[in-house]
Amino acid sequence: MAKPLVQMALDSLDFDQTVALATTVAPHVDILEIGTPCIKYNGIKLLETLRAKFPNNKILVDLKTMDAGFYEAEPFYKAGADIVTVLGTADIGTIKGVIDVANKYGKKAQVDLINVTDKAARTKEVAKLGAHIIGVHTGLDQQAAGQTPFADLNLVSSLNLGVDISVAGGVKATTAKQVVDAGATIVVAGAAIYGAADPAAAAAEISAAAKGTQSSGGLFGWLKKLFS
Ligand SMILES: O=C([C@H](O)CO)[C@H](O)[C@H](O)COP(=O)(O)O
Repeated sequence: MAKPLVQMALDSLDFDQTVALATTVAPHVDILEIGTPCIKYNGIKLLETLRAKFPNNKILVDLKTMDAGFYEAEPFYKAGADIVTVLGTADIGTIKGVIDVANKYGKKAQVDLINVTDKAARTKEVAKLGAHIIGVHTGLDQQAAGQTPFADLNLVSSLNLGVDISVAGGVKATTAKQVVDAGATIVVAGAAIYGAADPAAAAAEISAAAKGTQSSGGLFGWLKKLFS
């Protein structure tokens, strides 16, 4: 089985801070995600900048599209996005639009299950439509209310639909392996990386945990072990 991919969610609003954080973290992750607040605030120029600076990382633009799927997503695929997200609560025509435009550019569409009531039914429906990735997602506001993505992950994973499953919602080094064991093929971490004292070390630690590779964690890991 292929190793899972690790994705870092860039959720700052500040353009330069986002580029600086991406520079620090890019060597340790597979996918750079431009988070929803970040892309809304900074626009497509940020995608163009990251695309030019990070040719070896995939880039996900978290548009969370709710209408006009093809029309809204197309410029982002054109500008180099590898994955664009569409809301699972959107009209099926909107979801199909993003899948169609992803296919037009040889890229991927991710359907985000945030706030979808019948997650099993919608997952089956969009998988049949050709969705490339299902996003199991406990949003920041839901996390603040104490929710986690694990039950939803088990549900989606148990459907065995053969599509990639991305998991986001407070994932950290201590839970990265748990989400992979439960069926995630893409592990997303935002706050656990950008909120760490050493984001590069935190990203490396999460990657090692998700992929099951050995990592001393460098100086950060050594200090952590010493004081734990
Ligand atoms: O998608 C996200 C959120 O809805 C804001 O757009 C976050 O990027 C995602 O939840 C990952 O961040 P963490 O939950 O902090 O790991």
